[in-house]
Amino acid sequence: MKIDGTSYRSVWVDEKDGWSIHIFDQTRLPFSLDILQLTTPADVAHAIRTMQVRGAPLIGAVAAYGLALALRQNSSDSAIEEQANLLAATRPTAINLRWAIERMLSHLRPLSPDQRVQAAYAEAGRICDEDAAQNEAIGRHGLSLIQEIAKNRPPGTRINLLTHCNAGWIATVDWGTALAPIYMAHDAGLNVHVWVDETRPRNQGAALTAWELGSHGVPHTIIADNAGGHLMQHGEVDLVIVGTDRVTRTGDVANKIGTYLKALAAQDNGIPFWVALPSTTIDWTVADGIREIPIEERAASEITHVAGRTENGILTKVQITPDGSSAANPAFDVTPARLVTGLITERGLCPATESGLRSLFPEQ
Ligand SMILES: CSC[C@@H](O)[C@@H](O)C(=O)COP(=O)(O)O
Repeated sequence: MKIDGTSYRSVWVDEKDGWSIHIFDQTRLPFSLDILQLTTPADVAHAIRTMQVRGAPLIGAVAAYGLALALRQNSSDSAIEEQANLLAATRPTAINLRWAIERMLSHLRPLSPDQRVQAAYAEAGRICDEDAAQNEAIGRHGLSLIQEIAKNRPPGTRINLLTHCNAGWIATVDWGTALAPIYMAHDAGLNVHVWVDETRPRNQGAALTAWELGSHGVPHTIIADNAGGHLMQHGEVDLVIVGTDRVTRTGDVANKIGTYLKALAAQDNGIPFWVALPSTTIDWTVADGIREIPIEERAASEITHVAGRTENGILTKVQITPDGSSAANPAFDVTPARLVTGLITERGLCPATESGLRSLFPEQ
């Protein structure tokens, strides 16, 4: 996607040295567009753990390069397994991380140590290219849902979408998942407007989704997380589209905390609730999302403090809770498949059911 007319992906290899990795520091957005250079697997693990990079597909892609960086230091059998375990432990909920590491390992294990570095960069590059292509395809399939709404309205009528967290291009290698159909609808001239959940505690909606949409010229309004149900009751939401960190083979959806409440409100108001995902986000080994998907518990300080910019332009954190109050911070929740209208994948739309997913991915 473009920033000020220049095309970027969310991760890339340094053009000059040919091996170090660049990412945007998402903890500094929307106030500052800082590019970080990662040169060691420890840099990559730190970037994932501290959410300098985040979003299920991007975490996987960056971890793949993390393994390539690790192999430059030591390409032995034992080192590769050790570094893979360290990277896999950085965040527990998004399945793309484990998927990307497994894919890298199965590609690299059969090779001799001296072949591994080059092969690792090539495979990580393929993971990135495939992610970008899959998300573009998700955009095309999801666009049909928005076009369907537009078809039944007088031309030019505003179509109101609601999204939670950030599932845009900055959460993937390119395009995004939930935002890809929205970008395509906007580019196709449809009058789309997006209600952006601020997404406490890390405010990925207010900081990242709003920044992305604004950069692309998509009309949007940031709302408090608790406002969505009210807007739905008053006919102000036509369609909800969210991303996901892991989908079970039965269609349960793990996503940023608060997604479940949006799905409940959408069902109560008869509003379609769609989930956009590349197939790398499907966990075919899991059937019951509520019981089986590990939910990341993050630091209490993400609840007790908020980050922002002062009037003097300084990025800082301020405390918003009483001294001594404890805080709990489950970072994700699981929306049961029965609340999900359907899934938008790179191979098309399907119901959030095992048979729906298998109809699109029969090889599984
Ligand atoms: C395309 S990313 C989909 C999800 O990963 C996204 O909505 C989300 O929940 C991200 O969580 P985060 O904790 O910011 O990594």
